[in-house]
Amino acid sequence: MFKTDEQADLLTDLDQAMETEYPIVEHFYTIQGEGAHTGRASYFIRTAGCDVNCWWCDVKESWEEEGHPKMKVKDLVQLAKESGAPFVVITGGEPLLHDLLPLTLGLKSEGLQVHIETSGSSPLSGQLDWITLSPKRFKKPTEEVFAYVDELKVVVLTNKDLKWAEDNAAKCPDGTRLLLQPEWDTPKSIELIVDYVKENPEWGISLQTHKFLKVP
Ligand SMILES: C[S@@+](CC[C@H](N)C(=O)[O-])C[C@H]1O[C@@H](n2cnc3c(N)ncnc32)[C@H](O)[C@@H]1O
Ligand SMILES: Nc1nc2[nH]cc(C(=O)O)c2c(=O)[nH]1
Ligand code: SF4
Ligand SMILES: [Mg+2]
Repeated sequence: MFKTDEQADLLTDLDQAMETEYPIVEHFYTIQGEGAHTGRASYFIRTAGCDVNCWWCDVKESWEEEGHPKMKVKDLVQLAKESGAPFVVITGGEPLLHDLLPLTLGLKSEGLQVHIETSGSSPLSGQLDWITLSPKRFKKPTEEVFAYVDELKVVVLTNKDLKWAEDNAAKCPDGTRLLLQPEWDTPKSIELIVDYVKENPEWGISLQTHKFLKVP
């Protein structure tokens, strides 16, 4: 759990948080397809804007903030609440390009658990119940994020990414879930990961199951 109590004190007025706006690519009720919470119903909020530019990114349409409508926290909270989802996943784009305190305060005020998918390359913000860090060499994570990581999920294309995964794992707290995820369009990475996990059983495999299930 990442708590920013000092920040929370500054934003005591929940009404103010509810009026805050974020550029949103899409929001949808679906099944968490990846990582430790795979298979669980969850509401996704995808913020616009990313400055990491992974060449293999599967949501390049999220990179530019411009052209995406702004939505108020109160409307996002209501949609998530009405969906019946037990938790919300904030993703992007790179969600940490935005101050997530107002959005997470709003969601938590309605009893929703809040998860984040992040590259960790911008400062951590918000009240978060589960942090999935997917570090990228293109723009490295900040050193401060590692202390709060619940799950490390590294996208693998080649052997170089396995070394990158180990380097990042060394900075995470004991007990962090360690997962390797094949890059979707690089089938040979699967063989690499399977062999690696058999040799290094502290690691597990994360697949993008929503792409098999054909859900968003
Ligand atoms: C689209 S990113 C958005 C959140 C954040 N920018 C990040 O990279 O963690 C969501 C997740 O999808 C992963 N991802 C993106 N493109 C992928 C691909 N082509 N194959 C496998 N995983 C991918 C990312 O590493 C990340 O874990
Ligand atoms: N179903 C589903 N699960 C996901 N897990 C992480 C996703 C993401 O794009 O952050 C994602 C996504 O886009 N859809
Ligand atoms: S950091 Fe995330 S959203 Fe940004 S380019 Fe990489 S995978 Fe895509
Ligand atoms: Mg995705």
